Amino acid sequence: MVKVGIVGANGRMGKTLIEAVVAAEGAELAAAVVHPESSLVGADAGEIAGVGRLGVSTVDALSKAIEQIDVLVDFTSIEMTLDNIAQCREAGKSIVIGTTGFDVAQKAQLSAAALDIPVVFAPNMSVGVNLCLKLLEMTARVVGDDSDIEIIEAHHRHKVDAPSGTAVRMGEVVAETLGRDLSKCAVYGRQGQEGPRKKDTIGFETIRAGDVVGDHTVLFAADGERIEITHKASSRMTFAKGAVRAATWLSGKSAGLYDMQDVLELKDV
Ligand SMILES: NC(=O)C1=CN([C@@H]2O[C@H](COP(=O)(O)OP(=O)(O)OC[C@H]3O[C@@H](n4cnc5c(N)ncnc54)[C@H](OP(=O)(O)O)[C@@H]3O)[C@@H](O)[C@H]2O)C=CC1
Ligand SMILES: O=C(O)C1=N[C@H](C(=O)O)C[C@H](O)C1
Repeated sequence: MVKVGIVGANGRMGKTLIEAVVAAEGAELAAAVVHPESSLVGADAGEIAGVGRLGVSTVDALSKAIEQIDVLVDFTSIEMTLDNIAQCREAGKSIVIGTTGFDVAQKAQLSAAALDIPVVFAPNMSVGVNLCLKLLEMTARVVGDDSDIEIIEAHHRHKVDAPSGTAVRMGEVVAETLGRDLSKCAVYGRQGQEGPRKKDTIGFETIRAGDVVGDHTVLFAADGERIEITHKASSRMTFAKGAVRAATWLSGKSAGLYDMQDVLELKDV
């Protein structure tokens, strides 16, 4: 049994992750951490997640529970994740990171920690999105240079980062396949007298509304035809199941930076 710790246990993903760990074979909830100012410090993790009493009381700091776990699952915030990965590195624990919005320097911190501990880091843990990344690679190779490429994403009103980590990863996959540098060819939103579309750009459009779990479309628009590759998540459980799968997959792995393409064995497909 892999002993899983969950940080941000009262968050949207934290609660779903508790539910997913309880349902998983080969994993058990060993610790749950909430914000130190939360009124839920000391509460039963199962009751927070609505799955009944589990006998795991939440603690207010990872340092109080880290020795009890094999792997930490972290869907929190940039600041919290960077702090948590440093603690996992120190304690020699594995970590699955779902948090999004890191800049280049912050991603370098994650890579540095992965020199010492096994890390799965992916902006989207669903099987469907990771399959779409493969479809995008193939589509970009065949029609990418003849198409205008636009990435449109929609998420719930609470999301703090934009574009979504998934949209950025989709852009990176397309750009890498076409030999372009995303930092130079990305265009984020458009307004006013922008003039005609510039060739070889990759556009990003962001929608924040209601309770949308997560929709992504990549549009390849050529003269005479359009291809749209769309993924729509209708439940956070799809991300949580992927994260728990990653947590058990990490068992016995050596230090390194892995992603969901590794976990799902999609790298060579
Ligand atoms: N990779 C993937 O498949 C997916 C990734 N995500 C990403 O996961 C992250 C979390 O999303 P979501 O669950 O919706 O967000 P929530 O805001 O619902 O949850 C975040 C949790 O982290 C806690 N937290 C954040 N910062 C701190 C801190 N400094 N100290 C202590 N606790 C902290 C929050 O505690 P409190 O609220 O008490 O402050 C909360 O419990 C986002 O980056 C999102 O983009 C989301 C879904 C899928
Ligand atoms: O914040 C969210 O909710 C989600 N975030 C991830 C992202 O930024 O790509 C993944 C998913 O779409 C939900």
